[in-house]
Amino acid sequence: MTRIPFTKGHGTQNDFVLVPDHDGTLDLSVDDVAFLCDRRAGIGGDGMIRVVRTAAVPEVAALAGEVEWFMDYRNADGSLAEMCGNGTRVFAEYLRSRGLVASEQFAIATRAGVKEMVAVPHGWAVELGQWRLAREEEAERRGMDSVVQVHGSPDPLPALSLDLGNPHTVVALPPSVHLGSLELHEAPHVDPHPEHGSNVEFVHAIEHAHISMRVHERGSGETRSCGTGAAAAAIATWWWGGKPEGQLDWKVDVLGGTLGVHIKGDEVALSGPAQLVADGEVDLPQR
Ligand SMILES: N[C@@H](CCC[C@H](N)C(=O)O)C(=O)O
Repeated sequence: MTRIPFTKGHGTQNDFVLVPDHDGTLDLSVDDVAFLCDRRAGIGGDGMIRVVRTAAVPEVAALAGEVEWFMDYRNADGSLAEMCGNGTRVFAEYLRSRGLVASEQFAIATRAGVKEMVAVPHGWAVELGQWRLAREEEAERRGMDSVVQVHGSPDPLPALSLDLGNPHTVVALPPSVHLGSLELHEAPHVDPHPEHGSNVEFVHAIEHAHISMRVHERGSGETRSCGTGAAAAAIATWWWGGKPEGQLDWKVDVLGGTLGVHIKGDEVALSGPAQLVADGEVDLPQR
């Protein structure tokens, strides 16, 4: 039996099990991660974050001179993800509160590159960096590049695919479709099927630079928030609106709260709260 320490945290109720493994000695299998994220049999979370030094992880060890800590993010089903916007803030809160970083501004390593974190009132802001349209030519021509079919809904909905380090497909819901009425227990079907899957965001405009969304996350199912998803949703809505210069600071309402998105041309930043709620130890099941 292996007993490991953990911390539970969330950002706008996108919740994570953080596992400290500073020197990279833990070998967590896909089943271990799925167990930790299991809300009935395990601790419960939308994802797991292993807190490990960059120097201890071959895939990012080259960054060790520049950045000390690597956010090793896994989805609830144990799959790897390149990035997690809400996770970066919870990770930063963990590093700061445990004295693992000395200041309130520092960089962290992720599979989608190095991200700059800075403490802001009531949370953290992260420079997510460059975003891009996944199929620019088609998007520019038609305004959309794919369709999304929601389980139980009659018609496929036009959508736009974006890359924020991880993949997103954003649907602007027609006003006649209530956000709350969508059946998101099953993964929405995206056509054409993205090679590595996609997170899917459904968006309603509320007012000037203010939207609400629901999200179905790749590898986790419907969650109460997704930071990179909120950024993708704001960017898509801004892009559909003709990229107005006066609309660079966006508010994105999610089921678990509100996130801030700042669009700076082809770069984007995200801000919001981060809370650590419990510490404990857990026994990994023997396999
Ligand atoms: N909730 C995250 C995104 C987590 C990864 C995602 N499910 C994926 O597979 O890309 C966020 O806050 O960005």
